[in-house]
Amino acid sequence: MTFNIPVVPANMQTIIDEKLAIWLAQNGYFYIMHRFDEDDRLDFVKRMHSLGLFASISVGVKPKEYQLIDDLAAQNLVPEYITIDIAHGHAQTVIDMLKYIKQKLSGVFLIAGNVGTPEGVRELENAGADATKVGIGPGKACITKIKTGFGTGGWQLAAVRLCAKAASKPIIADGGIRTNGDIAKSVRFGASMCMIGSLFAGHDETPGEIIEEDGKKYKVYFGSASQYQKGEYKNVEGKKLLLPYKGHIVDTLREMHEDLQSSISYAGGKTLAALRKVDYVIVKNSIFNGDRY
Ligand SMILES: NC(=O)C1=CN([C@@H]2O[C@H](COP(=O)(O)OP(=O)(O)OC[C@H]3O[C@@H](n4cnc5c(N)ncnc54)[C@H](OP(=O)(O)O)[C@@H]3O)[C@@H](O)[C@H]2O)C=CC1
Ligand SMILES: Nc1nc2c(ncn2[C@@H]2O[C@H](COP(=O)(O)O)[C@@H](O)[C@H]2O)c(=O)[nH]1
Repeated sequence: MTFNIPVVPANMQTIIDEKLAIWLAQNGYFYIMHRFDEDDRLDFVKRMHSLGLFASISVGVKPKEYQLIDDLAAQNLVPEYITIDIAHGHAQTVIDMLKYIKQKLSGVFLIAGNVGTPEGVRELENAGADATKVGIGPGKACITKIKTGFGTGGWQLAAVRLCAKAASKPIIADGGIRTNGDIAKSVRFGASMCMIGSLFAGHDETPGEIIEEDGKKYKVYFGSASQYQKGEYKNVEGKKLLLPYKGHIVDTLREMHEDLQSSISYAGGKTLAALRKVDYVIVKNSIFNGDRY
Protein backbone atom coordinates (compact mmCIF):
# COMPACT_ATOMS: atom_id res chain seq x y z
CA MET A 1 0.00 0.00 0.00
CA THR A 2 1.08 3.61 -0.41
CA PHE A 3 0.19 6.46 1.94
CA ASN A 4 -0.03 10.26 1.74
CA ILE A 5 2.92 10.92 4.03
CA PRO A 6 5.58 8.74 5.70
CA VAL A 7 4.07 9.29 9.12
CA VAL A 8 2.00 7.10 11.43
CA PRO A 9 0.40 8.25 14.70
CA ALA A 10 1.78 6.27 17.66
CA ASN A 11 -0.14 3.16 18.70
CA MET A 12 -0.88 4.67 22.11
CA GLN A 13 -4.17 4.99 23.95
CA THR A 14 -4.01 8.81 24.07
CA ILE A 15 -3.22 9.04 20.33
CA ILE A 16 -5.46 6.65 18.43
CA ASP A 17 -8.92 5.14 18.75
CA GLU A 18 -11.23 3.41 16.31
CA LYS A 19 -12.84 6.61 15.04
CA LEU A 20 -9.48 8.13 14.15
CA ALA A 21 -8.25 4.81 12.68
CA ILE A 22 -11.24 4.78 10.32
CA TRP A 23 -10.67 8.41 9.32
CA LEU A 24 -6.96 7.83 8.68
CA ALA A 25 -7.57 4.68 6.61
CA GLN A 26 -10.33 6.40 4.61
CA ASN A 27 -8.11 9.39 3.89
CA GLY A 28 -4.95 7.66 2.71
CA TYR A 29 -2.94 7.60 5.93
CA PHE A 30 -1.33 4.63 7.65
CA TYR A 31 -2.50 3.81 11.18
CA ILE A 32 -1.65 1.21 13.82
CA MET A 33 -4.33 0.58 16.43
CA HIS A 34 -2.99 0.25 19.99
CA ARG A 35 -3.19 -3.07 21.84
CA PHE A 36 -4.75 -1.95 25.09
CA ASP A 37 -8.39 -2.86 24.33
CA GLU A 38 -7.18 -6.44 24.36
CA ASP A 39 -10.48 -8.23 23.92
CA ASP A 40 -11.82 -6.00 21.14
CA ARG A 41 -9.05 -6.56 18.61
CA LEU A 42 -10.63 -9.43 16.68
CA ASP A 43 -13.91 -7.52 16.33
CA PHE A 44 -11.95 -4.39 15.36
CA VAL A 45 -10.46 -6.31 12.42
CA LYS A 46 -13.95 -7.48 11.41
CA ARG A 47 -15.36 -3.95 11.61
CA MET A 48 -12.53 -2.44 9.52
CA HIS A 49 -12.92 -5.13 6.87
CA SER A 50 -16.72 -4.68 6.81
CA LEU A 51 -16.06 -1.02 5.93
CA GLY A 52 -13.67 -2.08 3.15
CA LEU A 53 -10.67 -0.66 5.04
CA PHE A 54 -7.32 -2.20 5.91
CA ALA A 55 -6.95 -3.57 9.43
CA SER A 56 -3.78 -2.77 11.38
CA ILE A 57 -3.52 -4.00 14.97
CA SER A 58 -0.87 -4.33 17.68
CA VAL A 59 -0.02 -7.35 19.79
CA GLY A 60 2.28 -8.10 22.71
CA VAL A 61 4.06 -11.35 23.51
CA LYS A 62 2.28 -12.73 26.56
CA PRO A 63 0.39 -16.09 26.37
CA LYS A 64 -3.01 -14.40 25.82
CA GLU A 65 -1.67 -12.84 22.63
CA TYR A 66 -1.11 -16.30 21.11
CA GLN A 67 -4.80 -16.99 21.72
CA LEU A 68 -5.70 -13.89 19.68
CA ILE A 69 -3.58 -15.14 16.76
CA ASP A 70 -5.26 -18.56 17.03
CA ASP A 71 -8.72 -16.94 17.07
CA LEU A 72 -7.94 -14.79 14.01
CA ALA A 73 -6.62 -17.85 12.17
CA ALA A 74 -9.65 -19.96 13.14
CA GLN A 75 -11.97 -17.34 11.64
CA ASN A 76 -9.71 -16.81 8.62
CA LEU A 77 -9.47 -13.15 9.59
CA VAL A 78 -6.16 -11.80 8.38
CA PRO A 79 -5.37 -8.18 9.30
CA GLU A 80 -3.28 -6.46 6.65
CA TYR A 81 -0.78 -5.29 9.31
CA ILE A 82 0.21 -6.61 12.73
CA THR A 83 2.71 -4.74 14.91
CA ILE A 84 4.44 -6.63 17.70
CA ASP A 85 4.93 -3.84 20.22
CA ILE A 86 6.98 -4.24 23.39
CA ALA A 87 9.54 -2.06 25.12
CA HIS A 88 12.56 -4.27 24.36
CA GLY A 89 11.87 -5.79 20.97
CA HIS A 90 15.28 -7.44 20.53
CA ALA A 91 14.02 -10.40 22.50
CA GLN A 92 13.39 -14.10 22.00
CA THR A 93 9.74 -13.52 22.91
CA VAL A 94 9.36 -11.27 19.84
CA ILE A 95 11.18 -13.73 17.58
CA ASP A 96 8.87 -16.52 18.77
CA MET A 97 5.79 -14.36 18.14
CA LEU A 98 7.01 -13.35 14.66
CA LYS A 99 7.45 -16.99 13.70
CA TYR A 100 4.09 -17.97 15.16
CA ILE A 101 2.19 -15.26 13.28
CA LYS A 102 4.01 -16.03 10.00
CA GLN A 103 3.02 -19.67 10.35
CA LYS A 104 -0.62 -19.01 11.35
CA LEU A 105 -1.61 -15.94 9.30
CA SER A 106 -0.22 -15.96 5.83
CA GLY A 107 -0.08 -12.65 3.97
CA VAL A 108 0.03 -10.33 6.99
CA PHE A 109 2.64 -7.51 6.92
CA LEU A 110 4.55 -7.83 10.19
CA ILE A 111 6.12 -4.89 11.98
CA ALA A 112 8.23 -5.63 15.08
CA GLY A 113 9.96 -3.59 17.74
CA ASN A 114 11.24 -1.65 19.31
CA VAL A 115 14.96 -2.04 18.79
CA GLY A 116 17.89 0.34 19.02
CA THR A 117 20.73 -1.59 17.38
CA PRO A 118 21.64 -2.98 13.95
CA GLU A 119 21.82 -6.46 15.50
CA GLY A 120 18.23 -6.08 16.68
CA VAL A 121 17.08 -5.11 13.20
CA ARG A 122 18.85 -8.06 11.57
CA GLU A 123 17.55 -10.62 14.05
CA LEU A 124 13.95 -9.49 13.72
CA GLU A 125 14.19 -9.38 9.92
CA ASN A 126 15.67 -12.89 9.92
CA ALA A 127 12.79 -14.07 12.10
CA GLY A 128 10.25 -12.74 9.58
CA ALA A 129 9.67 -9.05 10.32
CA ASP A 130 8.67 -7.11 7.20
CA ALA A 131 9.61 -3.84 8.92
CA THR A 132 11.27 -2.96 12.21
CA LYS A 133 10.53 -0.11 14.56
CA VAL A 134 13.59 1.75 15.90
CA GLY A 135 13.62 3.79 19.10
CA ILE A 136 14.22 2.85 22.72
CA GLY A 137 13.33 5.70 25.01
CA PRO A 138 13.34 8.84 22.81
CA GLY A 139 9.63 9.47 23.37
CA LYS A 140 8.25 12.60 25.01
CA ALA A 141 6.39 10.57 27.65
CA CYS A 142 9.34 8.27 28.19
CA ILE A 143 11.51 7.91 31.29
CA THR A 144 13.44 4.80 30.19
CA LYS A 145 16.77 6.60 29.83
CA ILE A 146 16.54 8.05 33.33
CA LYS A 147 15.36 4.85 34.98
CA THR A 148 17.57 2.32 33.18
CA GLY A 149 20.50 4.13 31.58
CA PHE A 150 19.61 2.51 28.26
CA GLY A 151 18.16 3.70 25.01
CA THR A 152 18.44 5.91 21.97
CA GLY A 153 17.08 9.00 23.73
CA GLY A 154 19.32 11.92 22.75
CA TRP A 155 20.82 10.13 19.73
CA GLN A 156 17.72 8.74 18.02
CA LEU A 157 18.68 10.04 14.57
CA ALA A 158 22.08 8.35 14.81
CA ALA A 159 20.39 5.11 15.88
CA VAL A 160 18.03 5.31 12.90
CA ARG A 161 21.05 5.80 10.64
CA LEU A 162 22.95 2.80 12.07
CA CYS A 163 19.86 0.57 12.00
CA ALA A 164 18.88 1.60 8.47
CA LYS A 165 22.36 0.73 7.20
CA ALA A 166 21.90 -2.80 8.54
CA ALA A 167 18.31 -3.17 7.36
CA SER A 168 17.19 -4.92 4.23
CA LYS A 169 13.55 -3.98 4.85
CA PRO A 170 11.79 -0.75 5.89
CA ILE A 171 12.62 1.03 9.14
CA ILE A 172 10.06 2.98 11.16
CA ALA A 173 11.73 5.71 13.23
CA ASP A 174 9.72 5.75 16.46
CA GLY A 175 9.79 8.60 18.96
CA GLY A 176 11.65 11.86 19.39
CA ILE A 177 10.11 13.73 16.45
CA ARG A 178 9.73 17.24 17.85
CA THR A 179 9.30 19.31 14.69
CA ASN A 180 8.21 18.57 11.13
CA GLY A 181 11.81 19.01 10.03
CA ASP A 182 12.71 15.93 12.07
CA ILE A 183 10.60 13.85 9.67
CA ALA A 184 12.74 14.89 6.70
CA LYS A 185 15.90 14.23 8.74
CA SER A 186 14.68 10.74 9.66
CA VAL A 187 13.97 9.97 6.00
CA ARG A 188 17.44 11.30 5.12
CA PHE A 189 19.00 8.74 7.43
CA GLY A 190 16.97 5.79 6.21
CA ALA A 191 13.51 5.79 7.77
CA SER A 192 10.67 4.72 5.49
CA MET A 193 8.18 6.06 7.99
CA CYS A 194 8.10 7.96 11.30
CA MET A 195 5.90 7.02 14.24
CA ILE A 196 4.83 10.12 16.15
CA GLY A 197 3.09 10.51 19.51
CA SER A 198 3.40 13.92 21.14
CA LEU A 199 3.02 16.01 17.97
CA PHE A 200 -0.34 14.29 17.44
CA ALA A 201 -1.46 14.51 21.07
CA GLY A 202 -3.96 17.20 22.00
CA HIS A 203 -6.14 17.25 18.89
CA ASP A 204 -9.93 17.16 18.75
CA GLU A 205 -9.73 13.72 17.12
CA THR A 206 -7.23 12.15 19.53
CA PRO A 207 -8.75 10.42 22.57
CA GLY A 208 -9.40 12.23 25.85
CA GLU A 209 -11.16 15.30 27.17
CA ILE A 210 -10.00 18.89 26.83
CA ILE A 211 -8.79 20.24 30.19
CA GLU A 212 -8.78 23.97 30.99
CA GLU A 213 -6.18 25.46 33.36
CA ASP A 214 -5.62 29.20 33.83
CA GLY A 215 -7.59 29.89 30.66
CA LYS A 216 -5.45 27.56 28.53
CA LYS A 217 -6.62 24.30 26.95
CA TYR A 218 -4.74 21.00 27.22
CA LYS A 219 -5.16 17.28 26.63
CA VAL A 220 -3.55 14.40 28.47
CA TYR A 221 -0.71 12.38 26.88
CA PHE A 222 0.59 9.38 28.80
CA GLY A 223 3.19 6.71 28.09
CA SER A 224 2.10 3.16 27.35
CA ALA A 225 4.40 1.99 30.15
CA SER A 226 3.15 4.64 32.57
CA GLN A 227 1.27 3.93 35.77
CA TYR A 228 -1.85 5.43 34.13
CA GLN A 229 -1.73 2.86 31.33
CA LYS A 230 -0.71 -0.09 33.49
CA GLY A 231 -3.04 0.62 36.39
CA GLU A 232 -0.23 -0.23 38.83
CA TYR A 233 3.29 0.99 39.64
CA LYS A 234 5.19 -1.98 38.13
CA ASN A 235 7.88 -1.77 35.43
CA VAL A 236 6.92 1.88 34.93
CA GLU A 237 8.93 3.62 32.17
CA GLY A 238 6.50 6.31 31.13
CA LYS A 239 4.88 9.44 32.49
CA LYS A 240 1.77 11.57 32.04
CA LEU A 241 1.90 15.06 30.52
CA LEU A 242 -0.55 17.80 29.73
CA LEU A 243 0.04 19.02 26.18
CA PRO A 244 -1.51 22.12 24.60
CA TYR A 245 -4.78 21.63 22.73
CA LYS A 246 -4.10 21.86 18.98
CA GLY A 247 -7.45 21.86 17.14
CA HIS A 248 -8.13 19.52 14.23
CA ILE A 249 -5.64 16.82 13.26
CA VAL A 250 -6.28 17.40 9.56
CA ASP A 251 -4.57 20.80 9.86
CA THR A 252 -1.50 19.26 11.52
CA LEU A 253 -1.33 16.55 8.86
CA ARG A 254 -1.68 19.14 6.10
CA GLU A 255 1.18 21.21 7.52
CA MET A 256 3.37 18.09 7.85
CA HIS A 257 2.63 17.34 4.20
CA GLU A 258 3.45 20.90 3.11
CA ASP A 259 6.67 21.03 5.15
CA LEU A 260 7.82 17.69 3.77
CA GLN A 261 7.09 18.83 0.21
CA SER A 262 9.18 21.89 0.93
CA SER A 263 12.01 19.73 2.35
CA ILE A 264 11.97 17.70 -0.87
CA SER A 265 12.18 20.87 -2.91
CA TYR A 266 15.17 22.11 -0.85
CA ALA A 267 16.75 18.72 -1.59
CA GLY A 268 16.36 19.54 -5.26
CA GLY A 269 13.99 16.72 -6.12
CA LYS A 270 10.38 15.77 -6.56
CA THR A 271 10.04 12.63 -4.44
CA LEU A 272 11.03 11.46 -0.96
CA ALA A 273 13.99 9.65 -2.52
CA ALA A 274 15.62 13.04 -3.11
CA LEU A 275 15.99 13.50 0.66
CA ARG A 276 18.17 10.39 0.89
CA LYS A 277 20.88 11.98 -1.26
CA VAL A 278 21.37 15.36 0.42
CA ASP A 279 24.59 16.28 2.15
CA TYR A 280 24.43 17.50 5.75
CA VAL A 281 26.41 19.21 8.46
CA ILE A 282 26.30 18.53 12.19
CA VAL A 283 25.86 21.72 14.21
CA LYS A 284 27.04 21.19 17.77
CA ASN A 285 25.20 22.55 20.82
CA SER A 286 22.35 23.87 18.78
CA ILE A 287 18.87 22.46 18.69
CA PHE A 288 16.77 25.36 17.51
CA ASN A 289 19.42 28.02 16.68
CA GLY A 290 17.16 30.41 18.55
CA ASP A 291 14.52 30.38 15.85
CA ARG A 292 11.60 28.90 17.69
CA TYR A 293 8.16 29.72 16.38
N1 LIG B 1 9.76 2.61 22.67
C1 LIG B 1 10.12 2.62 23.93
O1 LIG B 1 11.16 3.13 24.31
C2 LIG B 1 9.27 1.98 24.98
C3 LIG B 1 7.97 1.69 24.71
N2 LIG B 1 7.16 1.17 25.68
C4 LIG B 1 5.77 0.86 25.34
O2 LIG B 1 5.05 0.48 26.50
C5 LIG B 1 4.13 -0.56 26.20
C6 LIG B 1 4.32 -1.68 27.17
O3 LIG B 1 5.56 -2.33 26.88
P1 LIG B 1 6.02 -3.62 27.72
O4 LIG B 1 6.06 -3.25 29.17
O5 LIG B 1 7.24 -4.19 27.12
O6 LIG B 1 4.83 -4.62 27.39
P2 LIG B 1 4.24 -5.79 28.23
O7 LIG B 1 3.68 -5.28 29.50
O8 LIG B 1 3.35 -6.55 27.33
O9 LIG B 1 5.53 -6.67 28.58
C7 LIG B 1 6.17 -7.46 27.60
C8 LIG B 1 7.16 -8.40 28.27
O10 LIG B 1 8.26 -7.67 28.77
C9 LIG B 1 8.38 -7.87 30.18
N3 LIG B 1 8.78 -6.62 30.79
C10 LIG B 1 8.15 -5.44 30.79
N4 LIG B 1 8.86 -4.51 31.42
C11 LIG B 1 9.98 -5.14 31.83
C12 LIG B 1 11.12 -4.74 32.56
N5 LIG B 1 11.26 -3.48 32.99
N6 LIG B 1 12.07 -5.65 32.80
C13 LIG B 1 11.97 -6.90 32.38
N7 LIG B 1 10.90 -7.36 31.69
C14 LIG B 1 9.93 -6.49 31.43
C15 LIG B 1 7.02 -8.32 30.62
O11 LIG B 1 7.13 -9.11 31.78
P3 LIG B 1 5.88 -9.39 32.77
O12 LIG B 1 5.17 -10.54 32.17
O13 LIG B 1 6.53 -9.67 34.07
O14 LIG B 1 5.04 -8.14 32.84
C16 LIG B 1 6.56 -9.14 29.44
O15 LIG B 1 7.08 -10.43 29.46
C17 LIG B 1 4.36 -0.92 24.73
O16 LIG B 1 3.36 -0.29 23.96
C18 LIG B 1 5.71 -0.36 24.42
O17 LIG B 1 5.84 0.07 23.06
C19 LIG B 1 7.63 0.91 26.93
C20 LIG B 1 8.92 1.23 27.27
C21 LIG B 1 9.88 1.72 26.30
N1 LIG C 1 9.98 4.63 27.18
C1 LIG C 1 8.69 4.76 26.86
N2 LIG C 1 8.37 4.99 25.57
C2 LIG C 1 7.08 5.08 25.29
C3 LIG C 1 6.08 4.97 26.26
N3 LIG C 1 4.89 5.08 25.65
C4 LIG C 1 5.16 5.27 24.36
N4 LIG C 1 6.47 5.27 24.13
C5 LIG C 1 7.18 5.47 22.87
O1 LIG C 1 7.14 6.86 22.53
C6 LIG C 1 6.76 6.99 21.15
C7 LIG C 1 6.19 8.36 20.86
O2 LIG C 1 7.21 9.32 21.02
P1 LIG C 1 6.99 10.90 20.84
O3 LIG C 1 8.33 11.48 21.09
O4 LIG C 1 6.52 11.10 19.43
O5 LIG C 1 5.98 11.34 21.83
C8 LIG C 1 5.79 5.84 20.98
O6 LIG C 1 5.53 5.52 19.63
C9 LIG C 1 6.49 4.72 21.74
O7 LIG C 1 7.47 4.08 20.99
C10 LIG C 1 6.47 4.75 27.59
O8 LIG C 1 5.63 4.66 28.52
N5 LIG C 1 7.78 4.66 27.85
